Amino acid sequence: MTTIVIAGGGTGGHVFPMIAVGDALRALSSDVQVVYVGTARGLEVQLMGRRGDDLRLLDILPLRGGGARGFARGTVAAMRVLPEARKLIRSLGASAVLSLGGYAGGPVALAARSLGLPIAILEPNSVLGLSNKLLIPLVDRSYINFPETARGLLPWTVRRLGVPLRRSMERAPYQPREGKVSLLVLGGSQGAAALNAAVPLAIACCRQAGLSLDVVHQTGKASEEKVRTLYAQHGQDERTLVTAFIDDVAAALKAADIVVARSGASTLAELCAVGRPSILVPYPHAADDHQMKNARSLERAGGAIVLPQQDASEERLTETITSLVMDAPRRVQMASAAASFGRPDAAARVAADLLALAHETAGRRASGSSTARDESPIPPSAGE
Ligand SMILES: CC(=O)N[C@H]1[C@@H](OP(=O)(O)OP(=O)(O)OC[C@H]2O[C@@H](n3ccc(=O)[nH]c3=O)[C@H](O)[C@@H]2O)O[C@H](CO)[C@@H](O)[C@@H]1O
Repeated sequence: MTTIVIAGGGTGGHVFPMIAVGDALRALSSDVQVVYVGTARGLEVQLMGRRGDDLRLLDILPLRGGGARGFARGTVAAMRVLPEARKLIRSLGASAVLSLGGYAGGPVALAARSLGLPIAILEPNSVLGLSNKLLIPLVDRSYINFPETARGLLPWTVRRLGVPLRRSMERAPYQPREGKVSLLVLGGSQGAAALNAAVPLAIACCRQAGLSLDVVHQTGKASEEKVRTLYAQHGQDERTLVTAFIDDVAAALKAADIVVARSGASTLAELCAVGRPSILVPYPHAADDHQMKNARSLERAGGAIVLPQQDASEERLTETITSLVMDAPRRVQMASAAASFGRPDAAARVAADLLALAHETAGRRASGSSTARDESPIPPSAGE
């Protein structure tokens, strides 16, 4: 039995790729055991809990802020939890660790590395998160999505395989329907306050101007009632479905003609895997403005229109939605431009490479050959 540990979590943008790689590993071989490691604060508790996955929780302080101080704080926080993480990796008999960053990813990968195990990072965004950044000099593999992410990574570790997605995220050729346009609003796993405030008003304007629109609006847990009230106040609750969270996003994307969304890495990869035109309003406070970088790359390919949040007023949204509703050929073009970037097989490819890495290292260890991996730069902590 080969045990692979996948560590990280936090938001949906981290948890869904973890689930996707885990499922792909199990699909590759019945001889693989997948164990997730996260924290009680993350969405992993709900999402993996519901699936009955093997999820272990570590108590880790959040890392906040960037720069040298963030880096130093991150290192201290990771060091504190190392003994517990090493104990866990040992007791599981793990063969390799994949870190998605987040609170748990760094410490668990560091612990594995200190035990001589192969470690990998996966970064779906164009810019590396703090936790994965700390691991750069130690990793055997760096799985990335955007080419620019390779800068700063050790070139021989880089595999650009895309963002691992749930199996349901597959290409669905786009065909406009006569007289019917469905709009999907996706705020990311936590919803998007700016979209929640402006889109209902823009929809009201579009409909008052005579456009026939069906709307599904995903709001995030905190704002569902507020958004429902906003649609109702503008007489827009008919043909409008407001929901905090959509379980089957693949089906929602396939049913949509236009998607208005934030530009988290997974959302973007899903738009491309299914192939739908989008209006993207990047979250302006994402680390290193990575949502803007994510969004611009899809815009350059002709698959999306980007509205920076300061420009995403009710008027601009009305204008942009109207122009796409009126132009079915453009929607078709945008859908196929997005689809040309789709990599629905990313999860399977990451899983295959990760498993090969685990087997290769196990083989070397069994034959007694010494490698750099055996020489731990991190001394075992006292008290283990
Ligand atoms: C505010 C913030 O820090 N956002 C980050 C977070 O966003 P967030 O968690 O929103 O990330 P993404 O947009 O990448 O992914 C959201 C995931 O949740 C799923 N989903 C969403 C809504 C829903 O109702 N149902 C559902 O299943 C989506 O299909 C997708 O798989 O992680 C991303 C990936 O590292 C980053 O790019 C974002 O910048």
